[in-house]
Amino acid sequence: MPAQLQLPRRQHVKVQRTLTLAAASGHAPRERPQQRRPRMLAARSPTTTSPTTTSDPPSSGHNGQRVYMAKASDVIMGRYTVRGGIGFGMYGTVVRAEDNVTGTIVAIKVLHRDDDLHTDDGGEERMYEKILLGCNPHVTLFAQVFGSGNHNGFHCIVFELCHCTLYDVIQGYSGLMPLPATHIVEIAYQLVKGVQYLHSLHIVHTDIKLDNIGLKLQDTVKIQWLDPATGFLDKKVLVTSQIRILDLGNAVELQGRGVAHGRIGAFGYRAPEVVLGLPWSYPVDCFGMGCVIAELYLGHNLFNPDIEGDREYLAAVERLLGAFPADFAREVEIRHPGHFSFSDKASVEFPPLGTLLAAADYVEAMRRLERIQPLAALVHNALGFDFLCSLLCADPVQRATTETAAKHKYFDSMITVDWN
Ligand SMILES: Nc1ncnc2c1ncn2[C@@H]1O[C@H](COP(=O)(O)OP(=O)(O)OP(=O)(O)O)[C@@H](O)[C@H]1O
Repeated sequence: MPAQLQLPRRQHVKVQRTLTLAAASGHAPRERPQQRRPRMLAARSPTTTSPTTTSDPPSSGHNGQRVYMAKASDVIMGRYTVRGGIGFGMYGTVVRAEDNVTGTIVAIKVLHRDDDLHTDDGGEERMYEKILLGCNPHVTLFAQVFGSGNHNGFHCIVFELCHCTLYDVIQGYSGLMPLPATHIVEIAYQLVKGVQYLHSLHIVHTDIKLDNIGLKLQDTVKIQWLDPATGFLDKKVLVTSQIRILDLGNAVELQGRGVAHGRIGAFGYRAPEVVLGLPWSYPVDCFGMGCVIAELYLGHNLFNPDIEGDREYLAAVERLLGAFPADFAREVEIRHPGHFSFSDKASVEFPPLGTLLAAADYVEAMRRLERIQPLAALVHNALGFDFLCSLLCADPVQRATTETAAKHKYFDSMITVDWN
């Protein structure tokens, strides 16, 4: 009997996505319950081609048949031989497989067979088709879709393989941290240009996070890196910082007034307007990009994953990024009173009025908040800091758009070479 594959697991990232679309169409995320998402195990080796075995597959549990149980040497869609596990998400199991026709190694996302999650199989491929039809060179910033089909009743999408994601890099995979500043700028630029292209097609990704940004190649070179404390050290750096934006499964096409309502995004990347229950639009992706790029500088989550609840998250945003713009806070108060108090500036009401400060939950929460350093104290790169502040602006109207972000002076440091 074929061995079940060990898939990397993620823990503790809260995913909460429910969506009711006002003026949105296209492939809308399905309602799904709030739950903590499993986080990836210790760094995996993307070069491993022989599957490992485990007695505890990630897809087991109460609904074994609804989730694809990855098996060594399983042949998917009669063509792709499974060679290893890659990831496990809310919507699918991702495996590494060999194309028996071309010999290429690909990533296959096998969607969970869950009526509550998947009312629209094929949506991710349709989004990718739209991107292709846009006939823009930035299409290469998205993982290519080679095809799709059915395997034992599971809908499968065959993707170009990325060797790891930015999440793996931050977790210490291959000892690539700290990333050289030039690579962070290059990654940031590609991300902004990719999302700018999506927005030009009226598509909002809605789930920009480290896990959804792949690195095309994992090839590294060794350089001598100057550590001011200890002198020159051997350090591995990527040969190329080419990225691929992954997971268009939650992308939303906006129409009409260009706004949507509802819960989208992963905890720690979710824009304040979503948390506040306001209508949202393209700027949610810009906030997500700000979080991702900040994390590349910091080498860890921008927001403590232990933060509980929306109000604490808003208080964390305030502590990290500064006071919410007063006009924005006043508008929020008109629609949803009780979030902010006003003295010389707007402040998030945390704990909410009437709560006992001594309540154990709040004591813990206040401790967590006190430990948060302002972003200004964390990112020591003046242009980078200014760029991040423009993306992480709490007010979506004031937040940098992809157009303005792409023109920021932060990117002037990229060397443009005239190859002619
Ligand atoms: N083309 C790819 N190459 C390499 N790894 C990939 C690829 N596509 C996805 N992955 C990995 O598999 C994980 C799960 O994939 P994906 O995010 O598409 O699934 P999901 O079920 O939609 O997840 P989520 O819960 O984030 O919505 C990703 O976070 C990434 O680590």
